[in-house]
Amino acid sequence: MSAIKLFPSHDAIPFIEQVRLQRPLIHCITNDVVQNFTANVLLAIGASPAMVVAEQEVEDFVAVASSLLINIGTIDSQSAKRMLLAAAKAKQTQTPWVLDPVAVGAALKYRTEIAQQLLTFSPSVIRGNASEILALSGQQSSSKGPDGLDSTDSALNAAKLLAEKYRTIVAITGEIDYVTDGKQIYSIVGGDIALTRVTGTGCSLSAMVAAFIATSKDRLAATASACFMMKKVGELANKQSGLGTFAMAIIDQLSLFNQNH
Ligand SMILES: Nc1ncnc2c1ncn2[C@@H]1O[C@H](COP(=O)(O)OP(=O)(O)OP(=O)(O)O)[C@@H](O)[C@H]1O
Ligand SMILES: Cc1ncsc1CCO
Ligand SMILES: [Mg+2]
Repeated sequence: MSAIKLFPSHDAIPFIEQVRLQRPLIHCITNDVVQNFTANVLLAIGASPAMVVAEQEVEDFVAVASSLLINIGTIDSQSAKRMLLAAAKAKQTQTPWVLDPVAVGAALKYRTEIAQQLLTFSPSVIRGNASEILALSGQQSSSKGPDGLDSTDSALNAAKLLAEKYRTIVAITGEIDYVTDGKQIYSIVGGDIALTRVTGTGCSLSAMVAAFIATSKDRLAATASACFMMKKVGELANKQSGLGTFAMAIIDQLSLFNQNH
C-alpha cells in the first residue's frame, strides 16, 4: 500500500496562476443541469469554456481545444454518440481529456456501458464521487443517482486499480478527496458539506481539472490543485445567506482566489 501524502496547499498556486496566464480553451460536453454553472466556474478561474456539442462539430473542436470534458450526467443515445466521437478524436490528437462518470452503477446500465466504452479512449483523468469510482471499477456501490453515498476511503483501492488499468489519474471526491495515478496518492482535506447541497460542484470541478491539466504536464499535481481550489472556495464562500447565494459565492471566491489562501 502506497503512503498517502497530504497535498501541500502552496503547491497549488503555480497551477492556478498558469490557468489565468494561459487561458486554456475547454471543450465541454456536459450535462444539461450544470451548463451555465460550469461555464461561469471556468471563466472565474480564467479559462475559456466552449459547450460545443453538435455531432458534426465535436471532432473538429477537440482538435483545436486545449482540453476536453466529457460528463455523462444527462446522457441519451444522441449525446452518447457525440461523446464517443469526441473521446476517440481526443485519443487520436492526444488532447487531454477528463471523464466525469455521473451516476454509473447497477441502477443505470446504459450509461455504465457507455462509460466503459469511453474508458477505452484513454481519459487523462477520471473524476467522480466514491460511488461512481467503485461502480466504474466493477465493484458494489451504494448510490442509485448522481449523489455519492460511499466514503472515499472505501473507494481508494478501486481508484488505484482503475488508474493502473487505464494508465490514468483518478480523483475521488467527498469529505476527503484522493488523487492517484495508481502509485502516488494525494489527499485533500477541508471543504464544506454545503458543496454537496448545490448542484454541479463536482461537475464543475471536473471542468476545472480539464483546465488545470491543459496548462501543465504534471497531471497528478494539477488535478490535486483543482481539488484543493474547490475545497478551499467551499470554505471561504458565504453560507449564512442560504444555498442560492452560496452557489454564487463559489464563483465569487474562485474569481477572487489569491495566494494568501
Ligand atoms: N462531506 C464533505 N465535506 C466537505 N467537502 C465535501 C464533502 N463531500 C463533498 N465535498 C466536496 O464537494 C465537491 C464536490 O464533490 P462531490 O463528491 O459532491 O461531487 P459530485 O457528487 O460529483 O457532485 P455533482 O454531481 O453534484 O456535481 C468537492 O470539492 C468535494 O471535496
Ligand atoms: C441532478 C443531476 N441529474 C443528472 S446530472 C445532474 C447534475 C449533478 O450531477
Ligand atoms: Mg458527479
